[in-house]
Amino acid sequence: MQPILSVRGLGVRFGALQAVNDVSLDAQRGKITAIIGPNGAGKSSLFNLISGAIAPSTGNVLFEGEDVTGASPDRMLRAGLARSFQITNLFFELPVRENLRLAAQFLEQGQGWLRPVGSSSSAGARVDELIAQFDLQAQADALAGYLSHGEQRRLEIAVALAARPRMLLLDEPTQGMSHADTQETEALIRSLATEHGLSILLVEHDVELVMNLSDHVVVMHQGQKLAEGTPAEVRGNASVQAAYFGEHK
Ligand SMILES: Nc1ncnc2c1ncn2[C@@H]1O[C@H](COP(=O)(O)OP(=O)(O)OP(=O)(O)O)[C@@H](O)[C@H]1O
Repeated sequence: MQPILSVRGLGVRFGALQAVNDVSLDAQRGKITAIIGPNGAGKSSLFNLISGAIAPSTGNVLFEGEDVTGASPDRMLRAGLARSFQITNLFFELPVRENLRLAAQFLEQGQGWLRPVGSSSSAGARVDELIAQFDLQAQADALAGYLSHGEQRRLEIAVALAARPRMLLLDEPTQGMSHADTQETEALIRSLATEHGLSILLVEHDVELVMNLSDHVVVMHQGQKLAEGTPAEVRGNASVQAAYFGEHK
């Protein structure tokens, strides 16, 4: 099957440091692909290259065959690729509902943000759908800034999905979460792929979470792709154990 996302020969250099070196990987449609690796392996840099936050020195990123290397968040979203950073897409001084409405109106408006809030009924329907799907009914009229950390992370994912992307890039979706919130987020991410057919690429520190959740795991080490495969294949790989599990367990 044709991958939904293909990364080819991606690399970036920060001064003398080759933070990401000639990395290629594919993410399959409707599957969960995870990038893991020890501290400093280049995971965040690779994620930033894929999501367009930093421009690569080499290589390219193809989404459904379209070259989106270094594209702006707007262009990526219009192509069907959304990204969720760590609570950076929220307006803390606006209610949950308005955060979702602004995001849902994105595709309907020429330039995104200029139409008055509340002027689109299809965006309103999408907002109601997201509030139910993400279990935010009780918080719908609260200011986003007053939500708990776990609720903010959930809202952040809902905001990323408001424009109905086909793929979601997630940067450490459970960072800073309690055990209970982590488990809820794990179930949520799984259901987005299995029930809603969303393709997901995530960077995550929590190895157990990745092993439980992912269909395909890419292991980074010293800026390069060290191994990839199913969670079981990666777990059984001797060089992965030496480079990664050896350092952490
Ligand atoms: N903007 C930057 N300028 C200079 N060096 C950078 C920059 N971003 C990252 N680096 C360096 O690149 C290397 C890879 O960092 P990166 O954050 O991508 O790794 P990581 O695997 O995400 O690490 P961690 O798990 O600790 O977050 C590190 O040595 C880091 O110090």
